[in-house]
This record gives sequence, C-alpha cells and structure tokens, in this order.
Amino acid sequence: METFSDQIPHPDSPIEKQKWFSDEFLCRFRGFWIWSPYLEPTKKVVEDFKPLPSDVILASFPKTGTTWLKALLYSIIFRSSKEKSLLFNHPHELIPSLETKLYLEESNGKNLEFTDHKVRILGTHIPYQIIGDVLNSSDCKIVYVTRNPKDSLASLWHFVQKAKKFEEDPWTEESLKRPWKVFFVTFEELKEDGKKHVKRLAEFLGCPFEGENKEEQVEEIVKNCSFETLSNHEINKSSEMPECFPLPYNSFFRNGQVGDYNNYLKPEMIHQIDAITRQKFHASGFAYGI
Ligand SMILES: Nc1ncnc2c1ncn2[C@@H]1O[C@H](COP(=O)(O)OS(=O)(=O)O)[C@@H](OP(=O)(O)O)[C@H]1O
Repeated sequence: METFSDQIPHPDSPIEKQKWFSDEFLCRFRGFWIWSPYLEPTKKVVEDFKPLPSDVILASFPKTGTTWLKALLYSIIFRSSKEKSLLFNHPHELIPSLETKLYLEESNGKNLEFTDHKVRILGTHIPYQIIGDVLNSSDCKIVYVTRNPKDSLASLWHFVQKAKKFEEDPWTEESLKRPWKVFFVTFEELKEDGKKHVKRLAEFLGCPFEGENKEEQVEEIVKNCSFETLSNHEINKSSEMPECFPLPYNSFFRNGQVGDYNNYLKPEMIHQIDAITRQKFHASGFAYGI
C-alpha cells in the first residue's frame, strides 16, 4: 500500500514545492500551499466532486476547531437517530475529510464512496478560492470555523512561515452575503458560549431544537463534544497510528484553549502575525481578536 510520502511529486515535476516538516513537502496549487499527499485528491475534488443539495460541508483551515465542529455537527444532525451512539468514535472517522477520503480510497484502489446517511457531512481544508465554485454548484450548506491565527500557530507551529502566503478569507465574506448557505463561527465564540452557537447551528442546518427539554438537549451536546469529554474517550487517547493514516488519534487533542499562544510566541511574532491578520481580514470587515 502507498504511504503519504509515496505521493510526493517526482523531484523533476514542474510543481513548485517547499519543504515542510520532517520529510514532508508542500506543493503550490492555484496560489495555495497544499500538503503533497493532498495535491492529487484536491485536484480530483475540483474536477469530479458533485455536492448534493443535502450535503453539509465543514470548511476550515487546519488547527482551527475542525475536530470539535465535526463532533458537534454529527451530534446535532444525528441526535435522534441510532448513529448517535457512534460519537465514541474519533470525529475524523465519523466525518471524513473530502481530500483524506479520496487519498485513502485511491491508495486502496477504490473510488470515492460515501455511507448512505441521509445527510452527508464532509470536511475539507481546501481554500474557498479553489473549492468555492464546486460548492456553489449545488444548494449544499457550508459551515466554516476559524480561530485566532496565533492559537492556530501554537497548535501548528509552522503557521508563521506560511502565513505570509495566505490569501484573504472569502468564507467570512460569503457568510455575510449568503447566511443561509455559509454558517460562520469562531473557535473563541464556541468556547465563550457553546450553547448559543449550537442552537444557531441547528437552525442553520434546518433541524432546530424543539420541545420542552430543548435546553437539556443542547447542554448534552455541548458537554458530549467538549474537549474534556472527547479527549477522554479511549479511542481519542490512543497514540497508536490508525492503519493508512499517519496521525495518532490523540494528536487532535492538545489542550483546546484560547490564548495559549502567549505561552509560545515572542512579542515580535505576535506583532507580526497581527499585522498580517489585519491586512488579510481587512476586506471582509472581520478583525480577528486584535
Ligand atoms: N472539543 C474540543 N474543544 C476545544 N478544542 C478542541 C476540541 N477538540 C479539539 N480541539 C482543539 O482543536 C485543535 C485542533 O484543531 P483541528 O481539529 O482543526 O485540527 S485538524 O485540522 O483537524 O488537524 C487543537 O488545539 P490546541 O489544543 O490548541 O492544539 C485541539 O486541542
């Protein structure tokens, strides 16, 4: 079976590459740096993926709250069905990422296949500039989570070197233009008032909480998807590398705090990232916690 490293483009290939961590490379595609194993799946998503109107797509930059939102979306959408009990699985197994799924299935010689859930929930880290047209070709709903880049950096330490290469953040603007299609939430908002945003999210998804015990239902979901609960599930504590997937399950749970960057970044770095963030988010009118 192929490994992630086998997918690195041949050194003679014309694709612009940059060394990332360890033996890993980033490849430039349509102006963005994509982790090399995801390059081909990303191209395939752009060419072949046909979202259904009933699909829910979770869009995010890495380390912004993807795992948390996967657990929340799953819990909200399947709260009344038998799938509810599956929450004890790792959120990335419950909700595959589009490009990871393609990668794994391609390396196993399979085609893109999905479970027969009524609602398909899929994650993606592909930027709006690349995947926007595909997602706009159907009435699928999009949930977008973002996070203070300084905390994402503390989570993904390499962020600062790549940050200058990021483009503006059109997901934010899209959520303002078409709030029925793109739901926007930040990691910090979820931390501050999880119940409020879980209710908003359920309404956006067309499955609002109802009945006398609706507050209890919301509270249960917030608690079941909290960092403390998820990170204590046996499977999520495991540092075993799952077959075909190069990341241990527990690598998605570090401490889940807001402002942890203060323990890692020097004032000059904070200043530098704030300046980039101000510039990049300026057009959308979204000032990130500065
Ligand atoms: N339930 C819950 N609540 C709060 N925080 C959580 C939760 N689940 C994961 N995390 C924290 O999210 C960070 C990982 O981000 P992602 O899930 O986007 O990573 S990935 O893109 O899927 O690799 C990473 O943040 P840091 O702790 O700052 O590294 C995780 O700890």
